[in-house]
Amino acid sequence: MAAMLSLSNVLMRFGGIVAINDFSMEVEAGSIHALIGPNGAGKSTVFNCISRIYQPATGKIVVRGQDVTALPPHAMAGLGVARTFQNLELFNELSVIENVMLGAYAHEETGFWQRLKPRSPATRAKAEAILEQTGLQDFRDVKANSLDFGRQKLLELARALAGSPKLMLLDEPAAGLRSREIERLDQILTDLNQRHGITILLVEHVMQLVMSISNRITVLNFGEKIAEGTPGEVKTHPRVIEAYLGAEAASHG
Ligand SMILES: Nc1ncnc2c1ncn2[C@@H]1O[C@H](COP(=O)(O)OP(=O)(O)OP(=O)(O)O)[C@@H](O)[C@H]1O
Repeated sequence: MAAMLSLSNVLMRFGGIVAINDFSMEVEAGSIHALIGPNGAGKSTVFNCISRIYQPATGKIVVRGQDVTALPPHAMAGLGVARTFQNLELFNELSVIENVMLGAYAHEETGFWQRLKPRSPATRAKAEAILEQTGLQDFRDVKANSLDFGRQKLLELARALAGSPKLMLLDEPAAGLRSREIERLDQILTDLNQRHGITILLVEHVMQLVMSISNRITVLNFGEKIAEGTPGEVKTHPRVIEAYLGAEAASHG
């Protein structure tokens, strides 16, 4: 299968800190791929390089066959790449469906006044379909800030879907969710992948979700790739076990 995304020999420094070092990975089109690793391993830095927020010192990033290494962040939506963030970035006072529709307008890069125009029936119909996909249809007219946290996370996902992405970069979609909410998220992501053909790259600490949905997992530690493979392969990899046990020992002082 073709690569949806590939990073080759990417190096990113912050002053004297090498955040990611000679990092390469490939995300196959149509797959769910997880990027995991202990705190500070470099996962967010990888996401920020892909989204073009950070400019790596060396290396190459290719999306759907196109070298994006020199492109600005706003060019990524046009290439079919959408991203969610660890911290929710919703319009709290607007309704759920307005938030999703604004996601579509953000993608189209329309001006401010354009965004205030009444929504076209096509935009509304698309937003309704996304609310169905994410299980938010019964909350369409509720203000974003009156949703519970789990549904606010789903709304963030729904907004990213409004740009009709081919590749979604999800930054800790399960953080702060309860077990039942994680199961629901698992079903939604599996459905987006299998029925709608969306390739997903996620950074996630919740192993219940990572092990259940990923076709492939890449493991980072101290900015370097230490393992890659199927969930079964990664779970039993000695360097992964060592990295996680080491991190746990450090956090217990
Ligand atoms: N903007 C920045 N300025 C300076 N150092 C940074 C910056 N962003 C990241 N770093 C450093 O780069 C390294 C990798 O950080 P990064 O946030 O990518 O890790 P992470 O794996 O996403 O961690 P977490 O799981 O805690 O979110 C860390 O040492 C971090 O302190």
